Formats: sequence, structure tokens, C-alpha cells
Amino acid sequence: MSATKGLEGVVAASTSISSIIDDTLTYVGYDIDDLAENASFEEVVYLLWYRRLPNAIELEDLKIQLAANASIPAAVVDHIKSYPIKQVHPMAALRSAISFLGLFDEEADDQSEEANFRKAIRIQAKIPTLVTAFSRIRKGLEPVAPRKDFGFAENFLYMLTGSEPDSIAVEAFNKALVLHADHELNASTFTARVCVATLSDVYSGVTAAIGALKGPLHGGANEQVMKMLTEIGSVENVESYINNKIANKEKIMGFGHRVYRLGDPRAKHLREMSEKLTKLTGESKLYDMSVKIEALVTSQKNIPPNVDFYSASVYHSLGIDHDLFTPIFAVSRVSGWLAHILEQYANNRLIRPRADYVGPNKQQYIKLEDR
Ligand SMILES: CC(=O)SCCNC(=O)CCNC(=O)[C@H](O)C(C)(C)COP(=O)(O)OP(=O)(O)OC[C@H]1O[C@@H](n2cnc3c(N)ncnc32)[C@H](O)[C@@H]1OP(=O)(O)O
Ligand SMILES: O=C([O-])CC(=O)C(=O)O
Repeated sequence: MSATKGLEGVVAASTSISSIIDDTLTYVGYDIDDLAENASFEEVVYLLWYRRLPNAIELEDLKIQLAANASIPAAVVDHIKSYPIKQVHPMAALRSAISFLGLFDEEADDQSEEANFRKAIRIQAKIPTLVTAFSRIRKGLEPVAPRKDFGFAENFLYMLTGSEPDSIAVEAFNKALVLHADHELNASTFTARVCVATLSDVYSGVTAAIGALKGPLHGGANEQVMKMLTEIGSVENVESYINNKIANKEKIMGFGHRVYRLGDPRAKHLREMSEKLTKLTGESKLYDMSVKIEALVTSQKNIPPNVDFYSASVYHSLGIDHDLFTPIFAVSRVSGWLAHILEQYANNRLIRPRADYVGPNKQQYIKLEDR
């Protein structure tokens, strides 16, 4: 038995949710380019969960359900207030808060399909409220209650700032949510599936997935990209900074992908958004720096940017705190995690691969006093 490092190329599940074939990403067979241009995030959630686009009544119903379930128990707000707020990363806070939230769900351990769909709605609806509540509490502000008349993207931005967002921000944020919603068997989705394949509950699956998304080789990369842009500081500094990284064989965050070889199809949408939004906020320097970094990394390493690279300057332009970039990824990706969790339950088998043992053999136990 020999191991495939990082399970590269291993097909570990069948799915009808999303696919990456020849560098093209589809959700249920719809090209991501089509969805990014045309779909609302709520339509995408419906598509991922029910494998078809909703009609107007079904979409309205989903929106009503999301709005109706967006509030979180007061005990969860108090729990967040008890965190060591100055030192805690928002992804760690979200991981804890979602787990704590599960304690209040009376159906947490009801494994029926109907109960699992109801939990999916509740989790999808409440995740934005958790992230924005944390963000406000650490600034010494009270959380803002979700509005029933706002769509998902609008509500998130509203709860974050307490003011009604403009239509450009809502449109951009909606597109970012659509682009991040699902991605075949990425690390966090695989984590969720492994967890629930033991027939553990939905909250455990989502909590585990948040833990996997947090890492800088996965969802955590978007925050690291912004850190890099901040460190570089100017277009003039880009060349020496990047050349130095390449010379030292250091990874450049926001570049590379396990599956895409020619490039991540989501990156061009975020690049366009970054150009537009950074111009509007008078910070086109960030876009110019990003374009220069992309030119250097692709020409010297032939490694194209992934979804995380331009999303950093997009979220920055929307006025979002840099350490909230990955929680925002979770706010969108939870739709995919939940779709995969439901798909796993529907056709379950324990996920339990083998390991190639490379340790010592035939050792003899030596008593403690003799060691
Ligand atoms: C939403 C997402 O999760 S998208 C990915 C977000 N993560 C990042 O942006 C972090 C930076 N990127 C990376 O670390 C990697 O490209 C990953 C983790 C995304 C994919 O990793 P893998 O498929 O395991 O590729 P691996 O790390 O083995 O890289 C293959 C080669 O390309 C190089 N490489 C890959 N990515 C980068 C990068 N970002 N910068 C510089 N070199 C890179 C590696 O150094 C390696 O070179 P070598 O063969 O000379 O040693
Ligand atoms: O698929 C992956 O490995 C990572 C990724 O791009 C995503 O999760 O969106």
C-alpha cells in the first residue's frame, strides 16, 4: 500500500452538486460564469440543495424562510460577549458560536431528512447574524437585528454596519457569495462529509468544516492576501517583494490550486469587481498592485490566481475588516457544505481510508523504570 500525498487525484465521492471538468466550474451543470452574471445567492442556495433553479414562488418562500430564521438566541449573543474578544480570530469565534448555537436546536439530533433540511435553513440563515454580531461586539457595539425585508447579501452588509448598503455594494457582495458557494470536494467540504458519514449531526459537520476552511492553504488565504497587499504598500514595491518571495521559495497567497491548472474561472469575476470597486473608493492602487503581482507570478512561476486573490481587494473596498474575509467565505460556503452533508446522508457509507504505515516494527515494550 502506498499513499497518494494529499489525496491528489483521488476520487473520494460521487456528487450531483458541483463539478470541475477541464478547468470549468459548474453548479448542477450551470456554468459559474452564467450564475455569477445572473443569479442571486438565494437562487444558488436553492439550486445546490434541490438541484434545480427555483420558480418565483419557491424563491420567495426560501427568502421568507431565511429572513424568518435569521435571529439568534440571546444566550448565543451573551456567549459571544464572553469570548476573549481582543485576541480571538473571527473564524475561531464562528467555529465556537456555531457549535454553541447547535445546543439550542431542538432538532439537532433528529436525523430525518425533513429535520435536516430545516436545520440547513436555520444554519444558513443564522451564520451571517453570528459573524456580524461578533464583529460589532468586539467594537463595543450592540448587534444589529436582521431585517425581514432585505435579501441575504443586503442583510449581511446591513447587520455589519447598521446602515442600509448601497446597490453597488449589494450587487458586488451577492456576486462574491455566488462565486464562493460550492466547489466540489475541497478540503472543508470533504471534512464536513467525513464528519457526517459517521452519522454525526449537521452542526458537527458544519463546525468541522469551519475548522478546515480557517487554514491559510484554504479559505484563510484571502485574509493573507490582504496582509501581503498591506505589507507591499505600493505598486513600486511589488517587484522586489514578489521576486524575494520567489527566490526564497515562499508561497504567494492567493495563487495556485490543486485542481485548476490553467486558472480558476472565478478569479476573472473578482478581478473585474476589484477594478470597479477600488476605483470607486479611490484605492485603485490595490487593484494595480494586484495586477502587477499576477503578472509577475504567472510569468515567473506559471501559477495563476485563485478565488482568494482578488476577493481580498473586493472585500476591502466594501469596507470589511480584513479578518472577516474568511468568515464571509464561510457565510457563502455553508450553502455548499449543507448540500454535501444532505447528499452524504442520502447515500451514506462511513468514510474510512487506509494509511501506509512507515513507522518502526517489532518493538519490545521496555518498563518505565528501565527507560
Ligand atoms: C479557496 C481555496 O482554498 S483556493 C487555495 C487558497 N490557498 C492559497 O492561495 C495558498 C497558496 N497556494 C498553495 O499553497 C497551493 O497552491 C495550494 C494549497 C492551493 C494547492 O497545493 P498543492 O496542490 O498541494 O500544490 P503544491 O503546494 O504541492 O505546489 C506545487 C508546486 O507549485 C508551487 N506553488 C503552488 N502554489 C504556490 C504559490 N501560491 N506560490 C508559490 N509557489 C506555489 C509549490 O511550491 C510547488 O512547487 P515545487 O513543485 O517546486 O515544490
Ligand atoms: O477546491 C479547492 O481545493 C479549494 C477551492 O478553490 C475552494 O474551496 O473554493
